[in-house]
Amino acid sequence: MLRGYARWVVRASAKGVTTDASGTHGGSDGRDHTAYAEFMARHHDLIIIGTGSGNSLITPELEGLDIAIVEEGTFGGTCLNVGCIPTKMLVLPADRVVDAHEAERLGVTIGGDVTVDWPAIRDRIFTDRIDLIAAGGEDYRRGQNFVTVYAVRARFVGPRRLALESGEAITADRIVVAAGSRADLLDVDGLDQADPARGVHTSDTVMRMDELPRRMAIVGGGFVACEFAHVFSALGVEVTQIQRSGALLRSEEAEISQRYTELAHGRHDLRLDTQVESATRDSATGAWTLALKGRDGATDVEVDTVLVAVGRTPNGPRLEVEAGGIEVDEDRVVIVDAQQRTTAEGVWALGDVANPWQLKHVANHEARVVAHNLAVDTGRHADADAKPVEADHRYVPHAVFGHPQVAAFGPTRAELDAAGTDHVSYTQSFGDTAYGWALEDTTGILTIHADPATGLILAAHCMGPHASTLIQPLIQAASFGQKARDVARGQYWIHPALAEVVENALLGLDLTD
Ligand SMILES: Cc1cc2nc3c(=O)[nH]c(=O)nc-3n(C[C@H](O)[C@H](O)[C@H](O)COP(=O)(O)OP(=O)(O)OC[C@H]3O[C@@H](n4cnc5c(N)ncnc54)[C@H](O)[C@@H]3O)c2cc1C
Ligand SMILES: NC(=O)c1ccc[n+]([C@@H]2O[C@H](COP(=O)([O-])OP(=O)(O)OC[C@H]3O[C@@H](n4cnc5c(N)ncnc54)[C@H](O)[C@@H]3O)[C@@H](O)[C@H]2O)c1
Repeated sequence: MLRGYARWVVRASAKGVTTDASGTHGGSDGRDHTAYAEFMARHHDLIIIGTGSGNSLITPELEGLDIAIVEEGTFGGTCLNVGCIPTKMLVLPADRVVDAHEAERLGVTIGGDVTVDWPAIRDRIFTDRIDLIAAGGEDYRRGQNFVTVYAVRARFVGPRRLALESGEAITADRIVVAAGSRADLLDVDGLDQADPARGVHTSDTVMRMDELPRRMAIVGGGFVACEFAHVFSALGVEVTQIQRSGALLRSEEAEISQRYTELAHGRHDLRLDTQVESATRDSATGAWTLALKGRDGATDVEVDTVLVAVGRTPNGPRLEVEAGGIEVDEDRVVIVDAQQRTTAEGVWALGDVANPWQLKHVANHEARVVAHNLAVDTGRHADADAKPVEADHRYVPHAVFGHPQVAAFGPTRAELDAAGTDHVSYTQSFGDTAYGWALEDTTGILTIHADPATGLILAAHCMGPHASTLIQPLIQAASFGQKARDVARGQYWIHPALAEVVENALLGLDLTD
């Protein structure tokens, strides 16, 4: 009854008060209708907050529900617009530059200097591909008569009740929070907010720079910082990477973190155990002087551009989820159960806002779980007996597309030791396999940890060419409970392919079973 009334009020008010997705607000009579609109909420069957992984929730089974999608930024979210996809499209040309420089080692001389056309690279990524996909995705949703797109920021003001920045209010029977995370900045004057016009970037803006700077400081030593340090140093920028702790990619297997750090030292200026104390901009030249404090005492570095890449914060608190009865943990991650249900009735959450991994394949998996569970909950699942499903976070892998690539899943040796987990380990060098000879590889390694009694694979940690692909059969083996020996000897391994690194590592494990 209330629902019908709310819908009627909105239809009636639509003539005078904005109720669509345009982001404008206020009535045609010039009065502020915010309070009125907040009281007279438009009701939907389902509201999805965030169009990254949230957009994929609208499966055919949910079509026909009255669905609202709320998005304050660019349609398609982080991965498409400013994350996985454009970064990897940038890594490829960077890899090509490194390959060209390393070709000489293989007896190939590529004539002349290797040159880089930054606008061409950037426009191939964004103008020719990403921006078209984002716009097409939004048009598609706007064209579906059962979907309402609100292109504004939302915040919770009560259980399953949102206030929109436009002044409107919306409510729903069910809500999915898929609001992602955002880049952290530094607690240093000048670097406490992104300011691309003055050369201060996060990953959100750095890929769209007008031109490549001559000198760039990259603050951080995690995934984002390492991938961009590879990209920009390969493309010819003088990179200074400033890392607070003593190694890059510190959460990786210790040997990989250490090797990666040594290799990075050889490629660009790397300052470890170092913090930015202050940042000063010369208004005449636009150059930044960063005062650093670290291992080498106090030093200054002068750069044209600063990229801050020191982690990402989930967007739950900014969405004021607690007003909707949705609890967050001490890391500000929305608390969900195995079915991705939050602590509020009728509210699910997924992706960066609700898990500690902040990875797209995890968000995608959770979106599939939520889509299924919504279909069951709304009675729309094709199988009337279908039950809710749970997310599987047992073997979450990741890859860092730096140079070389790093890929891993499962605990490190130190974590296994700390937990007292019985394990055997074997490390296979790429260089000791036939394809490793072809690659003239001297740094690639794959370490596998396995349970000696059961022969099951516990973890794998890899650094080297194609690490992100190479590790996949091990993720598969762990996920399906296949034993190391069976995987090694129960199938052919193409000779002399790089996958023999995996075969040899499996055979090297000292297993009782
Ligand atoms: C530079 C970079 C590279 C990456 N590379 C990889 C990679 O190679 N592989 C990988 O697996 N992962 C990668 N990631 C991580 C990956 O992009 C994220 O894990 C993934 O995109 C998260 O998806 P999501 O759906 O949870 O959130 P998002 O895609 O961020 O979607 C959330 C959406 O919600 C919107 N929103 C937030 N708050 C509100 C609000 N209050 N009102 C309305 N709308 C709101 C946001 O505008 C956003 O569009 C990378 C991330 C970055 C930054
Ligand atoms: N290939 C991928 O899958 C990929 C790529 C990019 C990002 N991501 C996701 O995005 C998330 C965020 O990435 P990120 O690299 O920003 O965060 P991160 O948490 O991986 O790394 C943050 C880094 O910044 C350093 N740091 C923190 N404060 C600092 C300071 N004041 N000065 C100097 N260094 C400081 C930390 O020591 C750490 O090395 C990742 O956790 C990842 O899940 C994934």
